[in-house]
Amino acid sequence: MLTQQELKQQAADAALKFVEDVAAPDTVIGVGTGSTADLFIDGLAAFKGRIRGTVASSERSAARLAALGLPVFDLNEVDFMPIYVDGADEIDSKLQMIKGGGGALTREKIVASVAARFICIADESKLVTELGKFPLPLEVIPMALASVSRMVVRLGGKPVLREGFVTDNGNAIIDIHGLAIPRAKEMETLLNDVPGVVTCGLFALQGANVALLATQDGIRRLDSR
Ligand SMILES: O=C[C@H](O)[C@H](O)[C@H](O)COP(=O)(O)O
Repeated sequence: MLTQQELKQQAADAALKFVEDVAAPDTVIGVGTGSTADLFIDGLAAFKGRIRGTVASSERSAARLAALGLPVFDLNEVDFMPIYVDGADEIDSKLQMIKGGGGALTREKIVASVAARFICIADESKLVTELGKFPLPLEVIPMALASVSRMVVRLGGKPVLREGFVTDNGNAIIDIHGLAIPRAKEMETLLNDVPGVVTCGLFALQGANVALLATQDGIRRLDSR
């Protein structure tokens, strides 16, 4: 029986095969954030010298990449990335996701938007039939915490401030508990339109292109249709 850590490692290793396919002196790889992304970063070290470098979705990932000697570029210096590799807190069969458990959702969404393909790596426990059991993170500008919280209550969710947490962009995180999300794209648009919300952790309008889900029997690959 493989542990969750071993499953995450298996998913990270599977994503490295995608790096192998695109590795070239001018290739820049988009890199996500979280415990699964950390394992991917560690494996990416083997590509040092074979790729131009990386763009990171958080200060935490940037520091890990730099410590391994991998060049980390500012996104403004990069206009194309063949792949962005990141984990998820939940993913459904349409490859729509909830992300932001680590608070990096905004930068993740930005970096992913520049990449040609989003490769999601996770263990199979992240696969759900309907998104919403995992509390949905919102990155919120601090002056709007009360007004955004009232809006969340009107939508039927319970807003919980992530105490003491500050995002890489200097903002706060509100986690929405108990929100049913039958239509993720509509919910993403609605929440992103609330004044003071920088972005919500739904990645539905632009979901993953490929999911590499580690199971006890090997990698289960899902492709977007
Ligand atoms: O902000 C964090 C990210 O969205 C992560 O990708 C997500 O929380 C999954 O992290 P992990 O791989 O640690 O489960």
